[in-house]
Amino acid sequence: MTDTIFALASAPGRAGVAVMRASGPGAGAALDAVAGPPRPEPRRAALRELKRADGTKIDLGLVLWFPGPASFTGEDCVEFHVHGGPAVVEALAAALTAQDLRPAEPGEFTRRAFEHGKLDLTEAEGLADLVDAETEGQRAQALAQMTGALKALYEGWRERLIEILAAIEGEIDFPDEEDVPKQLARTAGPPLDALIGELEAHLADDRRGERVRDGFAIALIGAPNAGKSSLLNVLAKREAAIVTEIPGTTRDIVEVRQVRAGFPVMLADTAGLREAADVVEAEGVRRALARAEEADVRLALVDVSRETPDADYLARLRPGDSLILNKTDLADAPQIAAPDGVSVFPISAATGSGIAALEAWIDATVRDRLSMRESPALSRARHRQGVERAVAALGRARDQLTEHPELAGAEAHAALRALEGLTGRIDVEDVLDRVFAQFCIGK
Ligand SMILES: Nc1nc2c(ncn2[C@@H]2O[C@H](COP(=O)(O)OP(=O)(O)OP(=O)(O)O)[C@@H](O)[C@H]2O)c(=O)[nH]1
Ligand SMILES: [K+]
Ligand SMILES: [Mg+2]
Repeated sequence: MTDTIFALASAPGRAGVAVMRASGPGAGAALDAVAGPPRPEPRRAALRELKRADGTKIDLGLVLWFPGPASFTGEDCVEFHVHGGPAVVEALAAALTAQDLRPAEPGEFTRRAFEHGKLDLTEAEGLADLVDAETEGQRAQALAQMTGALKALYEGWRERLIEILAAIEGEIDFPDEEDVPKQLARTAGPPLDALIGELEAHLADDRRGERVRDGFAIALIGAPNAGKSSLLNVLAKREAAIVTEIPGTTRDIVEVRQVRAGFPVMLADTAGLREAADVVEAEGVRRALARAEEADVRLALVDVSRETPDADYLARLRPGDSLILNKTDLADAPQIAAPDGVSVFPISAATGSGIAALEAWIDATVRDRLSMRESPALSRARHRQGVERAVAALGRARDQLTEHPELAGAEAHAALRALEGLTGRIDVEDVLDRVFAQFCIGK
């Protein structure tokens, strides 16, 4: 028989109210034992004295009864809303343990909901992301995913693939007079091409959804003393990095996490780029270049009182990056023909001149790159891998379609399995373990 589990659903510590939740076949009996009969109407709050088995009082609180299957987990569920002090919560937990309930594992409530078909795997992930959401953009993306946006997309693909498979297998099993290759090229070819196109478009989204979850990466790069750390501090509005007049001050990467335009952003200050004087600096330069390479946007700084950016330097920049002409309080900014798509900002990190325009550009860039589109974004590496596997198999199916329809059928089946793994339709135990282990306890 399934265990009955309980956990604190609200955050631990002192609070006005704490919510303890229980789920499983023994939830109703535990409610009766702690709150006394009669059991309240389903889904209606009732004020009760909560007591231990020996009759001593724990607290006065609200109780709710959610009989399965119309509950979050699909099982019988109970909620106790008690005064939010640690001693109350502990006494209630002890009383539930005495009723043979056990503490829940992280994500166990949601896992039970998944196992009872209340939500698919992408919706469960959306729920975890919603609980973790710290910015407006994360909240909106998580809510869309929790309410089935990705599920609808993946399920729609799955249904179309099943039709394609039926066409292929029908042709293999019951070839009619007309020759099989011609028939298949007509029936399965175009929908297969269309499906491949949509999966590819979903993958080619510039990792938008993953960035909304994990943060948009901006790297500050430039020669020693260009003013990278000074600019980082201005953007961070605090002394996050050490600033001195000695070239080569910054060696490690200094990261600052911020919210911009409702999205998480990771600003990285890096070591000045030059022929390194020692192994420590050399490692700093190596890290700076690696970070610049993997960042979503690079801000390249130049000290206009000392240098004019050369072609070699500008060649590091990609469309969408920016070139920042710093220390305009000391010298006039030179006229520069920036590469295509690279914005130029004359600033002074010392006086603050030009900073507002630069910040407006950063915010607009983040908003442009991460805002929600009509079609939902894949939000995790797990989704990317699944869609990549599916699209690769579909490509092979397309290649074999007319010459070897049996092989095409096998590849289409492999693609189907990949899509079904995304929504958790076919359960892969270790995938489920990994997904639900990321949840907090009580969810
Ligand atoms: N006048 C003036 N000085 C600046 C400006 N920005 C930075 N500085 C000065 O330039 C020197 C170097 O600044 P940093 O911010 O440490 O430069 P950095 O690029 O981080 O240098 P490294 O970490 O050594 O690569 C410091 O003395 C700053 O005070 C500016 O806009 N105007
Ligand atoms: K410096
Ligand atoms: Mg520095």
